[in-house]
Amino acid sequence: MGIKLYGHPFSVPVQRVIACLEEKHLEYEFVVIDIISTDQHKQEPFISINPFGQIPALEDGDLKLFESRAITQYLANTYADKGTPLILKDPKKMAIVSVWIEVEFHTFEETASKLSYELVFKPMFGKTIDEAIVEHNQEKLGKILEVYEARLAGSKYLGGEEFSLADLHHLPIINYLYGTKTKALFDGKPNVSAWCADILARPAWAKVVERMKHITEK
Ligand SMILES: N[C@@H](CCC(=O)N[C@@H](CS)C(=O)NCC(=O)O)C(=O)O
Repeated sequence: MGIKLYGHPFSVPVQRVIACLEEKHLEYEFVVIDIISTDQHKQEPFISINPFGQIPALEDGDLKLFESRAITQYLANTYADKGTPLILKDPKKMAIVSVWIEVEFHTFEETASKLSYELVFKPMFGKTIDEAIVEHNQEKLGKILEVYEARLAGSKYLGGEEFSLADLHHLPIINYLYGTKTKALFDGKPNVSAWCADILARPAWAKVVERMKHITEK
């Protein structure tokens, strides 16, 4: 049995895993779990893979995993000889990559996901945007991106000179926010906007966007 990814094309963590599979040039089957109009993710057989009833979930042979960042780290470690490395062998260099993996999870996503919820997902589902939440989180994100701007002044990518999981984990939310007024926050910072342009132009990310369009149109 090969790799099976369970998820929905709109989901940020699902797109994060697909980006990793594409960077690693791995074959996989995408199984759509419709979390929008059904509750199949809260029932068997799905909850045997993720007892929290959330997407993404991944099966690789008899291994069952959930949590997008745990999945990408598993793929990068297990398929080290395929595609883009995404992790580094040198423990000190990898420690820096790990720092920025944590920054994305605990600092960037916390704020960016509130903005993508307000500015992307609420309009998608016909809900009203709360401008006070947008303003508050835009201010917070602006301050976070100032730190990114300084980091990227001396380093091509967040984890060092190589594209790594630290960069990849940011891609889905940045891609969503680039379709909103929040893009101006990125545009105002030359190092950040050059980094965004670089990572969004990766052929593996173009495949994610293409694949998601195709699945959504089905
Ligand atoms: N930390 C998790 C987040 C997973 C998550 O929040 N998934 C959402 C979709 S984006 C979900 O399944 N929501 C349905 C629910 O919670 O019932 C990860 O990175 O995989």
